[in-house]
Amino acid sequence: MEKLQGQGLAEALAGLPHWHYDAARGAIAREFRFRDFAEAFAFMTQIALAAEARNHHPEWFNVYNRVAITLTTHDADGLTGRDVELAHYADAACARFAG
Ligand SMILES: C[C@H](O)[C@H](O)[C@H]1CNC2=NC(N)=NC(=O)C2=N1
Repeated sequence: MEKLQGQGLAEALAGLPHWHYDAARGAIAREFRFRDFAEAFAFMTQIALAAEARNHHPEWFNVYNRVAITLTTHDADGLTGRDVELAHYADAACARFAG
């Protein structure tokens, strides 16, 4: 899959306002906060299943109710549509907990 660059990259990032772009890595990152650990882990379980189904996996960190996710495509050494799609999936999954 091709790396996102130029206008395509700008449009992808515009659709992900909660995510921060790391130009050095060609990665996007977002921190999610939940009511408690159980909700955070339930969210992680959903993301894990989505990642496995896509064969596209996050770099992530969890402490209690916080989950920090970084997405980049290692095979492309940068950001691709796979990262963008999984980021949108994570945003939607988080919104389901917001209630
Ligand atoms: C061998 C396996 O298909 C590859 O390593 C897949 C797995 N998951 C992946 N996840 C991410 N984020 N980037 C990849 O390039 C990638 N490649």
